Amino acid sequence: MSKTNRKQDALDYHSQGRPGKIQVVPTKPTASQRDLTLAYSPGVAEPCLRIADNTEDVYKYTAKGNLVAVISNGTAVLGLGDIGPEASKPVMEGKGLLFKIFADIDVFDLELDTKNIDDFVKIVKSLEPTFGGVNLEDIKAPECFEIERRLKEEMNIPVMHDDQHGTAIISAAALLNACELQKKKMDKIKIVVNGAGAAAISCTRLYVSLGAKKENIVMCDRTGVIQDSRPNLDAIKAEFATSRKINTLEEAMKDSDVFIGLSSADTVTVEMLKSMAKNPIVFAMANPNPEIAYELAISSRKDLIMATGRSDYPNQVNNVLGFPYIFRGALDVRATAINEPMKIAAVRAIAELAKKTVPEAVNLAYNEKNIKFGKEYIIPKPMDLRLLTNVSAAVAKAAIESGVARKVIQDWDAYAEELKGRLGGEDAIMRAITNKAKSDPKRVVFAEADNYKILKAAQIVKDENIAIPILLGNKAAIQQIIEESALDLEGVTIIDPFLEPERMQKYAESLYQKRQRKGVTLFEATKLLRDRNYFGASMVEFGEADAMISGLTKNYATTIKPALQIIGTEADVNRVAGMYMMMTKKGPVFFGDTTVNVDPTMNELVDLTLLLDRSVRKFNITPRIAMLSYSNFGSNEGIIPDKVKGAVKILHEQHPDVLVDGEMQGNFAINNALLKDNFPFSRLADAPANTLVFPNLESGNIAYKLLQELGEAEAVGPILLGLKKPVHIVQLGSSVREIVNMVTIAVLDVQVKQQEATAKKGGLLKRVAKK
Ligand SMILES: NC(=O)C1=CN([C@@H]2O[C@H](COP(=O)(O)OP(=O)(O)OC[C@H]3O[C@@H](n4cnc5c(N)ncnc54)[C@H](OP(=O)(O)O)[C@@H]3O)[C@@H](O)[C@H]2O)C=CC1
Ligand SMILES: CC(=O)C(=O)O
Ligand SMILES: [Mg+2]
Repeated sequence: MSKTNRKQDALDYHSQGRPGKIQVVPTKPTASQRDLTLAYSPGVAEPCLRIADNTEDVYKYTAKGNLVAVISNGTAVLGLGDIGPEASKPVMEGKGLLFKIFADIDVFDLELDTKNIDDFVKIVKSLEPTFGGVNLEDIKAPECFEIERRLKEEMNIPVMHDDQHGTAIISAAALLNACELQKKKMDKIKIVVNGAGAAAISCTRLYVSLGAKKENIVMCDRTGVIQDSRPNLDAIKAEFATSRKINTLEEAMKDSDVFIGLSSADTVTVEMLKSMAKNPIVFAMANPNPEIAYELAISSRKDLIMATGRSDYPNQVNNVLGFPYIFRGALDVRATAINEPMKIAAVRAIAELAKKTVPEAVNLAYNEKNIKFGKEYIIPKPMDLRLLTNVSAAVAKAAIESGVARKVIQDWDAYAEELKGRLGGEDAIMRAITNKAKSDPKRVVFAEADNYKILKAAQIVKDENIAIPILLGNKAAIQQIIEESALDLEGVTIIDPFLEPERMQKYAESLYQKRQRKGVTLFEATKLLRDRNYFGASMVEFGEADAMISGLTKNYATTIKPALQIIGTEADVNRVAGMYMMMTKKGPVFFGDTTVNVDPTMNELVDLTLLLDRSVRKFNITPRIAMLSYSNFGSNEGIIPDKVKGAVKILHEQHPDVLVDGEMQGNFAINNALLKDNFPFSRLADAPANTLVFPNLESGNIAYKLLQELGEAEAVGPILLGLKKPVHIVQLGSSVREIVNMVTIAVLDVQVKQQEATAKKGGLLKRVAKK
């Protein structure tokens, strides 16, 4: 995709729907008159009076304890410089979004129109009653140092300038690990720091407190090497001024062990990297573009460890790994500050986490089979959910031990559980699946390519490298939509079945072979092939595409039929079913069957459950299956509860490895406290179900559609289960996002099927070899 298009996508992302990236959401019921009298006048007077009596009660009755102010004046926005407070707002909203998704912290972003230090300090100080903490962001040096120092002195809540300390903490953790891998000692390494601003100064200070020697450090700014002989040197830069007689970054780089870039893009050359000592460490952290491009750096020499601030390369050294978790820990013990012991605790926790075995979910999220501590994995990945539990707990502990906590945590196991509970994971699984898809994109044929939404989705999956789209339809019609909508699908294969007589003939003969005893003549098969759903499914069957997406413009039954006739069901299943992945606030919940089997018998219900069990596992999730009805374990009799009860019995007897129970009502499946209180014997009593099997299509279909329409969950699906090869059918009128999600699922489906086939082949070969 062209750069212009990518830029447009970023603009659309921010402007479409409700402008911006965040909103305020009430946390209490507001449905009735009673609710409103409690929420506002007169009820609200009661907490007001309590707080008036005891100020600390503000933490009990308001959101203060979980509310952080992200404050900037827009004077050093990323590496874009002084672009003003309004222009900094997207970044500050972005920080708010990251605080929320990674640590469940609520944020108000405040962009202040002042460069005056006194005014800035006065405004922020006056906000103390509102917030539990203050995250200063993108304020330029040297003003940021005084602003932060004064606010820390004068405020009784944690204040942290993220560009200074967040960056220092993460890069220090990365540096400790990189030194270990490159067999270098902190007290011996020669460090060149490019940049002498907020981030660079604080990072360097922290490296010194971790053992680096000031005499081994050379710092550069726009003028070049900061020498102690430089006239009018300010006190902060003077801290790292060198007595060495060198002037340029190029000279400084020669024989150095470590390069730290916190300046601006493209300030370092390949020659400079080549001149560094053996096994060098290069952290080019300027955003959005590093001091030297990743590819250029790694092509310069084999022995280097390279990191950037970007998410699209290995070793992302970015303060996103720190600020959410540091504030989480500080807020949870109501710390009055973020002090040195808390920062060091965060450094150690982050560094240690990188050495622990990486959970499968992280491998999945980053397209990798086996992420391991090493040159391309020196610090944890931002999507590693363990950051929250490990780093926040370490910071909270250090706050308690260093005496700045106003609340003590006694039960650390309970705290770890509380932290885990904060990870809603609504989007986490889709992010993980997308990354997995990207690791090995597959050819997906779009049967309805003469449609704008399909083409836009094709462009997105191509641009994101999720899939290699193949477009089916009239070339002129498709090209006209591409041009009119300024889409970029250059290089994408377009196939017009009517211009492919040989292929059409080949597919028709194959269809005829399969259907000749079901009343289909060769003439009829040829006629059927004019339907692009038949043509696309045949491409998949013949291995000319890996998966097919269709259904946007036709009803489900019409679209599924060609797939069933041409591709057929998996041998051991003989049944297809539709599953939805519902992205709820409590994590993903799988619903089945929602689209295919109208009124399954007891045995069919057993088959469907086994199919669901197998399919949920493909997402690296262990299914906990509740079989639903309007009855709980025999509390009501009737055709439906009896059928479900019978299916559960068969499953318990014949498939003890499947974690399933029922029959039960929907609320008992999801609310496991309720289940445990009333039916402690249930196999699901220790945790909520994540997979719901409905007794018939009606109930499954109604349930997911209501949930979706009421805005309680995003529905991803219907994921078609049981076909030999992946064909996925989007719902009539799906959105572009829904189509993209389905393509992503289709690619994952292909990958899993291919892995299963390889494993099966391996097993067979082994058996043959044994014989
Ligand atoms: N990866 C991460 O997590 C983070 C990355 N950063 C990045 O670090 C950079 C600096 O941010 P921050 O410290 O907040 O900003 P500041 O404005 O406080 O500091 C910028 C510093 O960079 C120096 N500089 C700019 N251009 C050059 C150049 N061509 N050669 C040498 N020095 C240069 C400036 O020199 P002078 O003093 O002469 O003006 C100044 O010292 C930005 O790109 C930012 O995106 C920041 C925080 C976190
Ligand atoms: C990451 C960050 O905070 C910055 O680049 O400014
Ligand atoms: Mg910043």
